[in-house]
Amino acid sequence: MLRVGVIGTGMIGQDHIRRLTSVLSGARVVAVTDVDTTLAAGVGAAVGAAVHPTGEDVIAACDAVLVCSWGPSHEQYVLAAIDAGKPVFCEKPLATTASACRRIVDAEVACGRRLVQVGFMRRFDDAYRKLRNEAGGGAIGAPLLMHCAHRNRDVPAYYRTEMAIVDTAVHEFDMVRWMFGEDIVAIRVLVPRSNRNGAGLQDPLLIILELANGIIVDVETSVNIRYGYDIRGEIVGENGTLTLGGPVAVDWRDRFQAAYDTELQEWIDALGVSGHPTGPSAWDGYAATAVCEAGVQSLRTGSRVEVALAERPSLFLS
Ligand SMILES: NC(=O)c1ccc[n+]([C@@H]2O[C@H](COP(=O)([O-])OP(=O)(O)OC[C@H]3O[C@@H](n4cnc5c(N)ncnc54)[C@H](O)[C@@H]3O)[C@@H](O)[C@H]2O)c1
Ligand SMILES: O[C@H]1[C@H](O)[C@@H](O)[C@H](O)[C@@H](O)[C@H]1O
Repeated sequence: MLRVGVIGTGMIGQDHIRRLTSVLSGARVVAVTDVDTTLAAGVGAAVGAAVHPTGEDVIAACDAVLVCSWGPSHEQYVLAAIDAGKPVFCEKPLATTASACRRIVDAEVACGRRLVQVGFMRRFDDAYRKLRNEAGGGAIGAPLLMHCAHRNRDVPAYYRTEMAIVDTAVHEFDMVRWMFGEDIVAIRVLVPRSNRNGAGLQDPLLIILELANGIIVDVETSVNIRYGYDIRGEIVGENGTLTLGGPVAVDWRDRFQAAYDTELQEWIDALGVSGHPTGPSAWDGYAATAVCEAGVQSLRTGSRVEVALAERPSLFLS
């Protein structure tokens, strides 16, 4: 039985604790922490997990770690887990800057084995997996374009315009790299007329991604669209199109519930088999954050911005 520690017991931390405790097999939650100590105490007591004062204490008390705290704290905890030689599943983003992600990549390379997985759950969603199999199987000839929409009914009061890139569209940045096996080489962010539900946000955004092999992807983010949580995708190929299935949902928990289950079950199973995660890597986390940085620059300047990645270490080549 894998003894899991959870750092950050907010929305997704609680959702993952629920699935580890009542849905999945092979793991149990033994340690939790949160800077909100009252929250951590309640969540820990409900599942019989020890409540620790710091993330580092949680890492010491478990076999593998889930980092579900706010993005700016991810680097510290992921580095501490690598330092302790423990597998760590980090919710997106891996870290909030490309240079912080590079420090994580470098630490993993120095350690010599894969320990980090990033929470890009779309790779585990049945509809996305079907789309990828069909596109990769040549059903529509060579893919040329992809249209994506990422619509949230609403967002919390602390949500800022850049978060449509770094918090929301970051899922599409990872998804298209995985879908087509190509890096994103340039990004341009366009700012349409604003939705008045957005209380001052620039919403929606229209993001144009250029892939290394010439495929172009457009991503609409609308984060105050009221009618529901709607994730769309359509690949245009030489001989036809493929459309992503999936219902309009209430929110991300509802739409991706099964994908989160599969993501963490496969993580538990991979650790049981080899001790190493097989899902999205620290390199994938770095590549997505590099696109986010370029996207924020494009939002500010209105220009097309190229994405420059470092050379990929051999640890991440397979
Ligand atoms: N994969 C997905 O679809 C998905 C969905 C939601 C959230 N997320 C990611 O998960 C993370 C958490 O998001 P959330 O919606 O649960 O937010 P949240 O605010 O509900 O929960 C985060 C919790 O982390 C705690 N925290 C913050 N800094 C901490 C620190 N340094 N040490 C310990 N605890 C700390 C907060 O007190 C809070 O309880 C974010 O990185 C977010 O982007 C991913
Ligand atoms: O943190 C959430 C989460 O990542 C969701 O999957 C996404 O749809 C939201 O826009 C984002 O705010």
